[in-house]
Amino acid sequence: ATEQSVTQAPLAQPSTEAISPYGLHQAGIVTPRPAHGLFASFAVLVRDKDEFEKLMRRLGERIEVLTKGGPVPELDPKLPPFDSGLLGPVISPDALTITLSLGASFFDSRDWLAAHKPAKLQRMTSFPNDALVAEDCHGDLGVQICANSSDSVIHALRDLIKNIPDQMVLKWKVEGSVPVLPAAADGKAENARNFLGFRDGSANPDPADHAMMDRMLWVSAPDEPAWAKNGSYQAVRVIRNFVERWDRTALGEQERIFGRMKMNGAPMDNPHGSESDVPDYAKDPEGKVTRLTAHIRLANDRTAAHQENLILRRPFNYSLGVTKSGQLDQGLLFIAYQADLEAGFITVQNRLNGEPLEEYIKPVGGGYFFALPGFEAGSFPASQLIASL
Ligand SMILES: C=CC1=C(C)c2cc3[nH]c(cc4nc(cc5[nH]c(cc1n2)c(C)c5CCC(=O)O)C(CCC(=O)O)=C4C)c(C)c3C=C
Ligand SMILES: [Fe+2]
Repeated sequence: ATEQSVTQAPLAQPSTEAISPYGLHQAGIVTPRPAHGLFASFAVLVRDKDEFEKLMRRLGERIEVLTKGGPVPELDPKLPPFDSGLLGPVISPDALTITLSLGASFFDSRDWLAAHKPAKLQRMTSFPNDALVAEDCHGDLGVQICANSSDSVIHALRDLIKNIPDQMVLKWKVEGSVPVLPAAADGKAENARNFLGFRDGSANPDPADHAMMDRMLWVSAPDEPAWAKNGSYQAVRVIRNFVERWDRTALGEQERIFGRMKMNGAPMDNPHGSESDVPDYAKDPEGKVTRLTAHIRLANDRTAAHQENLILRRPFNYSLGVTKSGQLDQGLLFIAYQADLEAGFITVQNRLNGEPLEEYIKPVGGGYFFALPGFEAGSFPASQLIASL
């Protein structure tokens, strides 16, 4: 056999798939979740309406350039290069999306903005099982970046930091990934697994159901400022998983904790079914098959009342280093979108407080943000808010 040289090794080609950043809603919320995702939180320097507009125009411009892709401009070698070069001379779009959101602090610390804050936007407070690390929480501006490769995600983050250094200061960030699985034999997409080994996303509301999205995802309530229409509340939680402890827990107990079978993701009342099956809790009022404290039953008991609390989850698995006590530092970068933060994430999390899963998870960071409405070509993000000032 002839020896293969390194140059002959197959190269991963960044994909040419481009997702338009324009529209009624921002990309990166209902657009399919690609393999890589990052959430970065920034403090911003914005002292008046003009500075706010300047920041948003610059962000919009970079989002347009990065999501479209194309050749990188060449500059005089005596100057720092225009681009980091991470993706080579030509940027491939790679299904990149960049989703901008504003935190409560952005409004609260500026008296000219305070009256324009979305009605339900608030600073995240600690839940009973939380051990929030102050440096990894909150922020003025949230930037969710998703793409097919981690190189494209990091390239986009580095581009924003390089091009807008005077108005944005990075506070914290978490990077994650999820395997993207091919559709199964029956054509149904299978959901990827989280770091506890369970399929995650099975019961997510269907983004193709526009009536459902208008009800549970996009802001349009009469008590919300007019500019916020078509935006969405974003709950971000960095949730550590105690994976060593989990891996020593009996399979049956793991399944009872979630209320689903580990291998196929099916609800426990139909163990040989599929992850898309709907559990019938009415037949099991005492929780003999699916515990009353099972994660999925607490989160959504499938009664009409709980349909008021639906959220759209878009999580990524994250893996950092090793903790001081020698454990893997892994977990879930949980990101959820909803039309009403209180009816959505906060209500569901309050129902989950005290659940048996808590023995294996520890929320350590995150924050609440408001994902801006979409923008069109020729306009820029937050233009609706800026016009109303
Ligand atoms: C407050 C909201 C939620 C947090 C925080 C949360 C954390 C969390 N979840 C898993 C794993 C799974 N969650 C699953 C379902 C599920 N989770 C929530 C909400 C939160 N989860 C909801 C609303 C649902 C859907 C319930 C339903 O409608 O039936 C599942 C089952 C598969 C699925 O539907 O996705 C798993 C598995 C982890 C590991 C975790 C924190 C680390
Ligand atoms: Fe969950």
